[in-house]
Order: sequence, then C-alpha cells, then structure tokens
Amino acid sequence: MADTVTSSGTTASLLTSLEPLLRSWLPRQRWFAGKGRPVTGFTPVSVTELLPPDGRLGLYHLLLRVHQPDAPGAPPHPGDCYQLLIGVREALPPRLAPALIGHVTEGPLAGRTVYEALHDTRPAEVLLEALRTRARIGALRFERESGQEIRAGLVARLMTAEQSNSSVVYGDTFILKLLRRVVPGVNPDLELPLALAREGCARVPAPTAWLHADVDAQPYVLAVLQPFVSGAADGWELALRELAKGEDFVAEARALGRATAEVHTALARALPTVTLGPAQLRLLVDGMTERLAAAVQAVPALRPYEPGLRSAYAALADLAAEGHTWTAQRVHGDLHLGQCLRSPSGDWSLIDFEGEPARPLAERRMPQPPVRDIAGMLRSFDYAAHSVTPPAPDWAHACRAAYCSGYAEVAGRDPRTDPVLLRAHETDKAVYEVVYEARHRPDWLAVPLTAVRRLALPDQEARP
Ligand SMILES: Nc1ncnc2c1ncn2[C@@H]1O[C@H](COP(=O)(O)OP(=O)(O)O)[C@@H](O)[C@H]1O
Ligand SMILES: O=P(O)(O)O[C@H]1O[C@H](CO)[C@@H](O[C@H]2O[C@H](CO)[C@@H](O)[C@H](O)[C@H]2O)[C@H](O)[C@H]1O
Repeated sequence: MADTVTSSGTTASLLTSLEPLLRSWLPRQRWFAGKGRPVTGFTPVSVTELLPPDGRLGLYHLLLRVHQPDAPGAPPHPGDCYQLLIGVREALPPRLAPALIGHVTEGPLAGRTVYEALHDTRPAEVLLEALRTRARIGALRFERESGQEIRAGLVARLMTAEQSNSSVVYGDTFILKLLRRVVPGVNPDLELPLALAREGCARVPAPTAWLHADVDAQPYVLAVLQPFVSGAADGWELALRELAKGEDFVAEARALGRATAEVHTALARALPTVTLGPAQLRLLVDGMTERLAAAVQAVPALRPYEPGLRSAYAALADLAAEGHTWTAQRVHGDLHLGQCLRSPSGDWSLIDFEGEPARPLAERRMPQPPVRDIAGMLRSFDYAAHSVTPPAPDWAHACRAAYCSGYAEVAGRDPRTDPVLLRAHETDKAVYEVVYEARHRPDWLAVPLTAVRRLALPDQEARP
C-alpha cells in the first residue's frame, strides 16, 4: 500500500472492523463484478481519511483489493480493486437506512455505524469541494480542467439507478461518476470525452474535473465530473415508452445514427487510426472465437448455437484471407440505448466511454472497427423490442435500418455494406450479453438468447 493518511490508530481498526461487514455487503452491490464466488479477504491498496471520525461524521476513501477464489478454468488473478467511500456515524438517520453496511463491534470505532457514504449529501459534497479547490490528499489528486469553474455549495444527490458505477448529481449542474472496479492506466471514460471535447465535438458532455490516485507509481482514474444534462431521458426509456404506445422510433434511431457517426468522425480525427490487414483480422477473429468458447463454458445454454455462431467468425476470417482490409479507430466500446441521452431540446449525447467493464483495459483502448459500436446499437434496438410482450421484431427492424441510414448520412458509408463484419460484431456482442445477463440479471437471459438463435443461422449475412 502506498500513501495511507488517517488519524493514528484508526486504519487497522477500520479495516479489521470492515472486513466481516464488507464480506456480506459487497457481493450484494450491482457493481460488484465477482458475484457467485465468496469474498475471502481484502488487501488495502490505499486508505485516505477525508474527515476524521472524532466528529459527527467520519469519512474514508478506500481502494481495496478483494480476494476471491479463481473462477473455474480462469487463470490465477490477484483480485479486483474496488473504490469505496465509507462513512462512519454514531447512528444512521432513517433516510440513510439503505446505505447501511453494518455496526462495528470492536476496536476504537466500536459502537459506530459504517455506511456507503455516497448516499449522504455531506460526504458527496466533500468530493466536489476537493475537485473545486484542486485538493491533494494522500494518494488522491483532485484535478480540474483549466478554464472550467465549479460553483461552491451545490447540493448533492446520489443517482438511484443501479449501474456498473455510482453517480452523484450536484444541483442540476454536474454529475460525478465514481468508478467502482478500478485498474491502473489511462481510463477511456476520461480519455475519450476529453479528446472529443478538445476536438470540439459537442455530442459528449466535456469533463470538467476528475479524481485520480498515484499508488505505487501506478495511476488510477477514480472519478469524472461532467456537466449534467438536465431533464434528459435516455434512449432506453424513450424506446420503451414508444414501444408501449405502439409508436415507431425511426426518427430518433436515425438521429442516433447521425450522432454516433459524428462521434466516430471526431474520434478518428483526434486519435490514431490503423488499417486491419490479415494478421490483425486474424487476431480480431481469434478474440471473438475465444470469447465464445469462454461464454459457452460459463453459460451452457449457448452450446447448441456454438457452431452457427462460429460460422459468423469464420466468414470474417475468409474475407481476411481473401485480402479484405478495414480501418480501425478508437470507439465507444459499449454503446447501447442506455448510453444515449436526449436533452429536452432533442439533442443526443453519448456517455459512458468506459467500454465493456469486464474486458482488460488494454483491449478496451485498442482501435477497433467502428462497426463495433454500430453492432451495439443494433443489438439494443433488438433488446428493447424483445423486452416487451409481445415482442416487436418489426419495430426493431425499422429502427436498425433507420440507424444505419442516419449513420451513413454523416459518415458517408453505410454499415450494411459490410454485412460479414457487422454479423461477426453483432454475434460477439450478443455472446457478451448472454454472459453479462447470466451474471448480473438472469431474468433477462432470454433476450440475448433470442438474438443468438437468429445470429447462428447462416443466412444472417444479408441483415439488418
Ligand atoms: N452528463 C449526464 N447528464 C445527465 N445524466 C447523466 C449524465 N451522465 C450520466 N448520466 C446518467 O447517469 C447514468 C449512469 O451513467 P453511466 O456513465 O452510464 O454510468 P455506468 O458506468 O454506471 O453505467 C446514465 O444512465 C444516465 O442516466
Ligand atoms: O452498465 P453499463 O451501462 O456500462 O453496461 C452494462 O449494463 C447494460 C445494462 O444496463 C448492458 O446492456 C444490455 O441491456 C440494455 C438494456 O438494459 C440494452 O439496451 C443493451 O443493448 C444490452 O447490451 C451492457 O451490455 C453492459 O455492459
């Protein structure tokens, strides 16, 4: 552990007290990626006292490596590192009951209650104030983009929607996304919006400030503050609303296609692009094939479709062998309707450039064919249409076509002109979704499995 800044004596006691409480609390959090395996222990990566516990409220920032038995067949892993903001109080007021982690029974903090401090306004406001003043506390570095101001005294509220990370809204002005599972290195959730903002692309809220830590000479991006798009609705809720009314979503799908193309065009200007020749395409296909094999192990319901799904990748390998090449660039990496925000004036923004949370950071930062994001959105229209009763495949088909047309209007190239590349990427995404749902929302598993059945059929190349 690098910098540890606490009042004397409280660190060891805090960690000892927390261990049994976190063992049962952590696996219940939506953002906890190690579900299904017991938590066997912790190693502190960094512990920073933000408020001493001698007053009414104590506040700790923790980076904890969480130990779990390795998943069956997986290579040995040191354990994921999670970011926690822990509050300490004498007792919790009723409004904070959902934030309870547990009651400390031993040591200097005995009799106190520890809780998830992001639910509490004062701790969340401590973070904003630190960003506003560019504070340095222990290993924590609170940074603010030059020329960007933060007004003092904005009131905090935690966003209640369960996500991969946790977000706090300040007034109606800013939103702070606190990353939960953190890895050292450049984080695309800061890197890409900053690059886009500096490129003048208005389709992404520009980062105002961010938190990072240097631990054992390793940089960690921990949180990003952006302007809050007030009154926005996300594409997923809008799509479901239209489906419920029996209305199409074609105009919005086209606008989303245009917005995606604008972001892709700006990313291609701001960051390097590469040509994928036979060797790189081989690696791309190998990656897809390996992910499918791992997914079949994890979710046996995929097994009957494995040969059909493999044929999607084999078709891409054949084109590569014939000498086809494609351009790759930095992309969003996990684009779906929930990542698209429509402002009250009707403008679309894209958010959450973290990529697929389960993938290694180096992989998420690699240039990829832009069709990867397009496939994500096409899957999302299909998701919406298959999450209602009765399913509405024609609704999805119309959205998918309109999205591709909108994309082509801006990018000058229609993704449907590359059906083999598109099918391979849609297949890869559907396989990812099967694993994601099996792990996080088993009740939803049938939705991507429906797509898997379709994508495993050999005549899919002509779609959408
Ligand atoms: N700039 C923003 N303005 C308004 N709402 C936002 C903004 N950024 C994110 N949100 C809301 O916060 C939610 C979570 O943000 P996101 O970046 O997708 O986090 P996660 O990685 O946890 O999914 C989004 O679904 C959206 O509703
Ligand atoms: O938490 P993130 O937004 O980073 O993304 C993860 O969770 C998403 C679900 O919340 C998941 O998306 C899948 O479900 C969506 C509907 O809830 C659907 O619109 C998407 O098309 C579908 O992939 C996403 O895959 C996962 O990475």
